[in-house]
Amino acid sequence: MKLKGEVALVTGGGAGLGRAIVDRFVSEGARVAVLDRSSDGLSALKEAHGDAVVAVEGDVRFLDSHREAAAKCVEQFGKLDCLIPNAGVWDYSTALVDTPDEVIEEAFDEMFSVNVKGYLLAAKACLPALYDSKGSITFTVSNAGFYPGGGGALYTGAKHAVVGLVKQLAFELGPHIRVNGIAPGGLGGTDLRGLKSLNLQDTSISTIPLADMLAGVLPTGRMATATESAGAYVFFATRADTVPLTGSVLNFDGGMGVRGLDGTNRGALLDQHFGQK
Ligand SMILES: NC(=O)c1ccc[n+]([C@@H]2O[C@H](COP(=O)([O-])OP(=O)(O)OC[C@H]3O[C@@H](n4cnc5c(N)ncnc54)[C@H](O)[C@@H]3O)[C@@H](O)[C@H]2O)c1
Repeated sequence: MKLKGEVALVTGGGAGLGRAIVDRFVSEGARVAVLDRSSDGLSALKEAHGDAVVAVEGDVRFLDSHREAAAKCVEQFGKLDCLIPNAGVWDYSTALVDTPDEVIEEAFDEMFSVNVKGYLLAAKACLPALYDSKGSITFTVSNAGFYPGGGGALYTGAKHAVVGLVKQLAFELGPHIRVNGIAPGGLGGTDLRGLKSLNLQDTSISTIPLADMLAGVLPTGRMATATESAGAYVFFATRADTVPLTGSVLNFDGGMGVRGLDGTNRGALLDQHFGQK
């Protein structure tokens, strides 16, 4: 058990990657508070984990939701060691030219209020508890925090802004609080939704053949699942092994940044040389 006695707070822990992080943290001995807007997602969590989880229903766009989550976490578990701002929405790679004039201002505000403001407010509300515990923050970024094409301009812009938050807050909060990010690539087993302002709120990423799209271009040969991506968060939450770790973002995306010009999996050459034994 790598996180015995540790306490985390995860936003968006009711589904997808956030849920996988909660499941893994609990199995590693942590207790976890979760802020999510989905009452169904929170009920499922309570059913699975009982008293190891505190569920807070709220919207990450509002400071009061984060204050309530931080307060309930400390009230129930006595402290907060690790904050994981993670709740997010996608723009389904909507191109700028396809974004209607009538909704672009609202779409920008919606994207940045969930994916950026929701992260900043989480950090703000948790500062006192994280200061007390000498804790850490691990933001969920995305391949879109580094490369184009993982979203449209709204999502890519927002995820690049999160990389800025990691750097600025690591600078501002040290030596008391360590601040880092993890940038997953496309993930299996999530339900990422679109912007309401683009009428994509009921569209789920699970309807897109992401695994097929990524299999031919990733050096790892396949997309990872949310469950397979949770271990990086465990490592970032450990204390003994992360003493020098702050201000960094881990590319945890199957090698998207080293896939080359034609996207071909060059490891096939190894099969030719060494595969027939
Ligand atoms: N799914 C992917 O392929 C992928 C890839 C890279 C990065 N990410 C990032 O991972 C994070 C989690 O995404 P996911 O795919 O697990 O999505 P998901 O939709 O499966 O889970 C997100 C959770 O956040 C909650 N949520 C959304 N908006 C909220 C709000 N305003 N207030 C409170 N809760 C809210 C939802 O109810 C849901 O439970 C996001 O930041 C996303 O950008 C996802």
